[in-house]
Amino acid sequence: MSEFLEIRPLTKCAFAPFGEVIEADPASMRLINGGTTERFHALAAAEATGEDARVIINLFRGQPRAFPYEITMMERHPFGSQSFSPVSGRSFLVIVSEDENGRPGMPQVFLARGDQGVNYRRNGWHHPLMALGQASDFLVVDRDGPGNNLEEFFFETPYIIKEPAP
Ligand SMILES: NC(=O)N[C@@H](O)C(=O)O
Ligand code: NI
Repeated sequence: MSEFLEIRPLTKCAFAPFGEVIEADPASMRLINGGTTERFHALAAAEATGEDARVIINLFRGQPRAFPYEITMMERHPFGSQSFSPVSGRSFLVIVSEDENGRPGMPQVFLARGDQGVNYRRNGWHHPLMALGQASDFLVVDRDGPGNNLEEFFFETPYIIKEPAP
């Protein structure tokens, strides 16, 4: 029997076990450029490990997911972090799990606002990009280089998410 998962608002505190929230946090703000620019400094750090690894910047155009949605799998990237920052200004879903002896635990679902991004720390279980409503672009910073940087796990029984409230 599939289990329905609740959707919680994305906050720095709730997401802390999984990585960082990329948002205009006043605590990180420095005025630069003669006071004309607010720099929200070092919100997250990209990680790329392994010989000849490099951090790359990508654009992902995600198609919207249909609901109710079955979470059948999770993935992780053993050699690097991966961040998603919306450039279309739309909300999206962030789905992560704690690691339980090499497999993902029960997924936790967060609704990110259109002005929030996330940085999944290296080797953290997450679901592939979950755009909402219409095709949405995301700036993605992650790792390129030799080796297989993708590990997938498929659940015996999928979890289900209902349509997020607008
Ligand atoms: N495969 C890929 O580049 N994207 C996934 O890692 C994802 O998290 O969306
Ligand atoms: Ni990924």
